[in-house]
Amino acid sequence: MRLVVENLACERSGRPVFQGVSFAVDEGEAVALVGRNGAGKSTTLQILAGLLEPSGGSILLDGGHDDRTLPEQAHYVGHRDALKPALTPHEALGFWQAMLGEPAIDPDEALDRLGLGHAADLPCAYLSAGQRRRLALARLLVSDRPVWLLDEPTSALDAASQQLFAQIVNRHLERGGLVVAATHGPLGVRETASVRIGPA
Ligand SMILES: Nc1ncnc2c1ncn2[C@@H]1O[C@H](COP(=O)(O)OP(=O)(O)OP(=O)(O)O)[C@@H](O)[C@H]1O
Repeated sequence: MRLVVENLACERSGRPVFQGVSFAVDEGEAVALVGRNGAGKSTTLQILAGLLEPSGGSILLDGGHDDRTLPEQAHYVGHRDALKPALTPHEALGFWQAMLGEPAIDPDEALDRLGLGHAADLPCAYLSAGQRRRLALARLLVSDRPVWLLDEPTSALDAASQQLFAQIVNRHLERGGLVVAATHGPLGVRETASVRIGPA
């Protein structure tokens, strides 16, 4: 599988955000989108996730399911955690698993892996910022999708959680997945190439 982005351009509210963004990611590889605040890293991920239309360029996922779009084969974890405050982590992961399809591991097992087993039945409103982030990342484990689009995935994570995150991503890469992540710091993940969005 290979994701190829060529000459991507984007406008928001009629103003150009970036142009000429090109990169390719093979299975087993991660790409870190880097660049200044406002350069368009989140925007690039949102385009890949099918949430925004580019104003130019092309995106091709080669070797995936022919009958599914890229967004249908991708997990998108934005920098907002997309959790309903009244749902418990267990309920939230059950919802995501049913909605995303291709069930992988059980919600309870995913919560245990992310160190959230003790909080499985608390309302999400009670979770700390790092716990919310870990829950958002647990979504990656409950549904099997080859392309992971991650926006500042390690924000709010403590050192141990960052290591756990790196292990989860490395395992995904070993299994032939691919990752595109917007980041301001090192991801701690193997095989990471950097792609700069906007000026240095
Ligand atoms: N809904 C919107 N309407 C218009 N412009 C927007 C909208 N959302 C973002 N922008 C603009 O698009 C540009 C790119 O934003 P984006 O969030 O992609 O940057 P980023 O590189 O992820 O930044 P950061 O490092 O601060 O997270 C910014 O100039 C931002 O103001």
